[in-house]
Amino acid sequence: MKVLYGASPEDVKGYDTERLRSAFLIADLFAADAVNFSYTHVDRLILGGAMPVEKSLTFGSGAEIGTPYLLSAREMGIANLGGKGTVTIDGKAFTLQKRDILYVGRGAKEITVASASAEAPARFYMNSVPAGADFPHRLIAKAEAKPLDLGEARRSNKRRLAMYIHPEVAPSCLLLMGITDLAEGSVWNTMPPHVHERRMEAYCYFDMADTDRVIHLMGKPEETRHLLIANGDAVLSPAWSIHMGAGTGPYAFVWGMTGENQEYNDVAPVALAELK
Ligand SMILES: O=C(O)C(=O)C[C@H](O)C(=O)CO
Ligand SMILES: [Zn+2]
Repeated sequence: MKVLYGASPEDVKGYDTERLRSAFLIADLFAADAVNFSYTHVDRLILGGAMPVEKSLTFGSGAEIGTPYLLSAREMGIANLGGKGTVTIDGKAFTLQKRDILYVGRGAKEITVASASAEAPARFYMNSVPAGADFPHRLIAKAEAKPLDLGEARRSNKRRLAMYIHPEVAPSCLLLMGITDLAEGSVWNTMPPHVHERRMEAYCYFDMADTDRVIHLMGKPEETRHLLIANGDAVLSPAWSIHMGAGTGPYAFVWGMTGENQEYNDVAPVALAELK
């Protein structure tokens, strides 16, 4: 498991591109027939990617994190960003179409992922956070997510946010997870930008052409930095950091959050004029 220790806003002022990317960007999540996890010390979020192609992939050991199982004291959200696939938790199989999210409750021991077709493999993106309560495993189909229409086409930021792991849709201990889609022709996500001191966040950008990039902005409002993001890359947003981005072509992203609360609206918007 790769480990990211996070960084303070004061340190980030002096980071060059490479250092910034190694602290906040997680690339190469999806490799054929491999499971990749990154353990971050940003609210102890674990990010993962699994792309079964020719064979199924099994994980769940807690050896690397000091617990009997990976999810002995954690919950997890698994979003399918690729072709149809199955996730089997301790013998119970769930079928995930593209853009379905599976909530996996604390206590799961063995997780096996598989693709329905090697030609269109599933791409399972995972967020796991410490949990202090048990909630049942639950599949949330795309159609069950709660939509929220935001932005305006004339400001190039029209988008639909879909809440999946959320108290009003599928309860969890502290994980929140959803997917945001940009309307055709709109490029800007998360407008106006915001910070949320009580939660950290991670984005995974997907459904992008290989030649496109999202220019993702982060940092303290008065000290922003940018990261060039490719399809399938994830980026960490600590509580002190704004997060927003603009794509050079169509894109979508999975957002996941954890922290003190699950109040989606507990955010402090930042006026664009305050950004530097
Ligand atoms: O486009 C958006 O706006 C978002 O998707 C916002 C994220 O969900 C977010 O930052 C939640 O705090
Ligand atoms: Zn946010």
